[in-house]
Formats: sequence, structure tokens, C-alpha cells
Amino acid sequence: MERAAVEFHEVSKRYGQVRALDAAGFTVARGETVSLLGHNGAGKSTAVALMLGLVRPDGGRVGVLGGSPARAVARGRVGAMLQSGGLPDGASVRDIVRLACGLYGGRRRIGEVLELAGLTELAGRRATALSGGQAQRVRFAIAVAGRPELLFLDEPTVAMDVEARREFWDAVRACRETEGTTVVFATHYLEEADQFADRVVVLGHGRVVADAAPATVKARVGGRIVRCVLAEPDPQRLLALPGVTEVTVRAGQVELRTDDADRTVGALYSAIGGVRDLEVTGAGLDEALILLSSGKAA
Ligand SMILES: Nc1ncnc2c1ncn2[C@@H]1O[C@H](COP(=O)(O)OP(=O)(O)OP(=O)(O)O)[C@@H](O)[C@H]1O
Repeated sequence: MERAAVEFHEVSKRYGQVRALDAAGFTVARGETVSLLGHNGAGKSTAVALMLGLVRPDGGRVGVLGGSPARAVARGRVGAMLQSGGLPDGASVRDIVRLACGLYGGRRRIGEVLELAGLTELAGRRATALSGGQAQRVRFAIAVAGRPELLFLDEPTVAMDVEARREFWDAVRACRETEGTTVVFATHYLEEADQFADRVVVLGHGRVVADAAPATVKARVGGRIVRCVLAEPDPQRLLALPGVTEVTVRAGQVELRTDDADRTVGALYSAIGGVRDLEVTGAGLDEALILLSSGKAA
């Protein structure tokens, strides 16, 4: 059996003047769950489209399950849940799942797919009468109906609330654990990557800016934010406090990025004084992505 599920070698893709991917490289091992992270326009969907053979690279090579993406897809070895793609009007959830199971020659039973996607109770509902999160679960059902070896999920939880997200990831986990499915998912949420991925590949402006275990990425962008109000903040003195790596001052409001919040807070009181409205928070996850994408993380 081939070792890598996905091989992405120095892949470039342009749309006119836009360089969507720029010599991006990573591999996904069989059975691994990998998250593609990055903000809007980073190149995540383009990477997924290339891995599905929906678009061709201008440079580099994309390999899927030991051959071309088109070959793997044609053999029904790949399932995908994409951002776009409507559901047929007038059809019930069961009709849609029956159709998907039929297309794959009955590799899974309809009831099994409904159960896996958490749709048993909604089987009789018209697809047009579903909430955004429920419709996503139908797309997931279609993606897993052929018992794929490799599953691509492009921002799968966008329309879902917290509970729906939890249920969704439980279903993905069930596929992974019972069948060893390889999963590649694109997301904006570092949290989601942290909870469900073995490894994250962070894209920024079409390039791979980090490729590591979630814990490693978090450590690179870790640290805390200390916010407070000071009567006369002096950015130079604040930057010299222990642990502080960055200082922002706006109208007396001070924001310090620090890798040692305890010592920073201690020094704020002992060396600066007059501290009001102090709060300490984790560095924002969105901010973390921006830092990585801009190459400013350590
Ligand atoms: N069909 C297309 N025609 C022209 N430009 C495109 C096309 N598809 C993507 N792009 C551009 O390529 C770049 C990468 O887009 P892509 O959709 O891959 O990013 P993304 O990381 O998936 O973004 P998002 O999180 O918003 O979905 C963007 O600048 C986008 O505008």
C-alpha cells in the first residue's frame, strides 16, 4: 500500500494575475488528519481543488493515493465536502443519501450513512427545509457514502453552532477511528485544527508558512496579552519590562504581548504603578494566524 495519501510538490497555481499557490509543498500520510489553515484568500480551497483534480497546477506535482488526483477520484477512493454545491430541490434527505449510496455501488447502507452523519431523524425532511448546519451534514453524508479512503472537507463547520460542530467532528472521528480514513480539512479556526488534526499546514499568500503538530504551532504563536490603563504610558519603558515582546498604546489603553505574563504583571505594578483595569488573556487565535502568515511569529 502506498505510504502517502497526498503529495504536494512545489505546487503553483495562478488565476490571471493572482498567485493562489506559490511553490507550496507538504505531504499527508495515510491515516493522518491534517488541517489546512489560513485566512481568506490564503490558498486553502485552491489546494483542495488541486487535490481533487478540479484544477491543474501551473507548476509542481500533486499526487493522491499513489496516482493522479483524477484517477483516485474516478475510482471512488476520495470523498469531498466543498464550500459550494447546492442540494437538489424537492428531494428528501433520504433520497439524496440513497442516490449517493447508489453512485458508489452500495459500499455503505443508506441507514448507516444517515446514522453516521446524524441525519436519521431528518431523513424525511426536504433538503430545502434544512438549516445551514443540517445541510452541511447532508454534504458530509454524500462525501462518506462511498467509504472513501481519503476525505477532503473545505471549511465544513462554517454554518454550524457549537453543538452542531461537536456532533460533526464526532462523525468525522468515527470514520477515522473505524476505517482509518485520511482526513484533510481546511479551516479558519486554529481551535478546530488543535482539537482534530494531527498536523497543521498553515498557508499564507499561497506559501506554506508552518507545517507542524498543532501544539508546536500554538507554541510559536503562544504568549499572552496583558491589557491595562495607565495615566502616562511610556512605550519604551513598557517594552523593557520582563517578558514583553510588543507594545501597543492607544489613548492611555495599553496592550502588551508577553511570553511571561506573571513577571510582566508583577513589574507593571512594581516598576510602573498607577495600573487600572488590568486583564490577561491568551493571544487571539485569529491574531496567531495573521502572525504566522505574515512571517512575524518566532
Ligand atoms: N476561480 C478563480 N478565479 C480567480 N481567482 C481565484 C479563483 N479561485 C481563487 N482565486 C483567488 O486565489 C486566491 C486563493 O483563493 P482560495 O479560495 O484558494 O483561498 P482560501 O484560503 O480558500 O480562502 P477562503 O478562506 O476565503 O475560502 C484568492 O486571492 C482568490 O481570490
